[in-house]
Amino acid sequence: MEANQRIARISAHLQPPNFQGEGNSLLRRDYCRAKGGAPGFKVAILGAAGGIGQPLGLLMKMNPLVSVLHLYDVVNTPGVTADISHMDTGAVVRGFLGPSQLESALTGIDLVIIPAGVPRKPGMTRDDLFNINAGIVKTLSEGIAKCCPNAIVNLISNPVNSTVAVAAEVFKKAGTYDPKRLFGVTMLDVVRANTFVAEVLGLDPREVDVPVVGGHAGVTILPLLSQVKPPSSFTVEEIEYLTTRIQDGGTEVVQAKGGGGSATLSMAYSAVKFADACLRGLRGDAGVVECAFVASEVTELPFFSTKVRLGRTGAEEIYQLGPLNEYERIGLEKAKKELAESIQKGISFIRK
Ligand SMILES: NC(=O)c1ccc[n+]([C@@H]2O[C@H](COP(=O)([O-])OP(=O)(O)OC[C@H]3O[C@@H](n4cnc5c(N)ncnc54)[C@H](O)[C@@H]3O)[C@@H](O)[C@H]2O)c1
Ligand SMILES: O=C(O)C[C@H](O)C(=O)O
Repeated sequence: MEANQRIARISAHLQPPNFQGEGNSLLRRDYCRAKGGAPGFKVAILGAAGGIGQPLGLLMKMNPLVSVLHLYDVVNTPGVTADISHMDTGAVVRGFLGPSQLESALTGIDLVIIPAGVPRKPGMTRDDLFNINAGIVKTLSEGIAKCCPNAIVNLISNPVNSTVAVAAEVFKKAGTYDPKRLFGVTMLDVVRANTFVAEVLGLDPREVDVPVVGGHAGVTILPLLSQVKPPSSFTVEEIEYLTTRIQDGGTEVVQAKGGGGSATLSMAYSAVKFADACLRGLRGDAGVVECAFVASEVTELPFFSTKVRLGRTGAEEIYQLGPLNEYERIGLEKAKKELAESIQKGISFIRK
């Protein structure tokens, strides 16, 4: 081989081989014998180059239930894809950049995880993100309705209490809405609750299970401390401290990051915990139960977060709230009042 041919071949290698963008002269099949990854599910992350998206991509690449991982964003996916694709785990990684590649990113996908959108800065509420993020979620949901209408959707973009309604309305308009397949991810509230309650009780957080119901913002986040497992009792002061800390967990991180965004690492961990539960449900595992913000008849509201049993068709059973104490009943009324407005805001955004 001529020296210049060898150099051309080596420099071609320097381009990201798994990237689906224009100008990619190197295709995997030119150099690789592999036909693909292990059997498993096809997962897409929309917003994959962001603060949550990157560690989420890393962790999903490590998940043995994933055979194909699509990384979509409007910026920086070539680099993120090249980087993650070098991990020697089973999933095959492909990158997609910009709106022209959204449909390719979504075609054939079983589970879509959406952390696309702007995060809070100190002094902002999640609702302050609505104007930008509702538009992003609308566009991405239209893509899902067109390209993978049967996919399970895990929606992370804030304000979750409104963006889930936005996605549901887009799917209804497209005639593809399946309420069992759309989930607002509230897992981070459960993860925080388990951690903070374990600290108070002096237990390993992995042994603690705290149901957190309602929604994902301030007073709509309602930890049910009377239902903690293992059964535990708390003083009035402990209940006040824990409820406030769990409800303000997001703000605690936003303030600590001082303008550098909101929770990303604990969120990626939580997103993977929930996505893995969805995939185990899809696989047919029995007894997969997690809290999520779903279409629900548990209260008079159209969406509400409670424990949900995940199965082959998504949310197969939605659990009732169980017995609440007086403190939780008062909290529930406050949560429902704010949730009703947030949900309506999402519905009106599409029906306007
Ligand atoms: N549900 C939860 O518990 C929870 C927890 C933490 C953060 N969040 C929310 O998740 C979102 C993302 O947070 P982050 O810290 O990763 O933000 P980030 O700014 O670091 O990343 C967001 C990514 O979304 C991308 N993006 C923007 N518009 C897009 C579009 N139209 N299509 C695809 N990608 C697009 C950006 O390019 C960026 O890479 C925020 O709305 C945040 O409030 C939710
Ligand atoms: O607080 C935020 O804005 C991000 C997220 O919803 C969180 O709970 O950490």
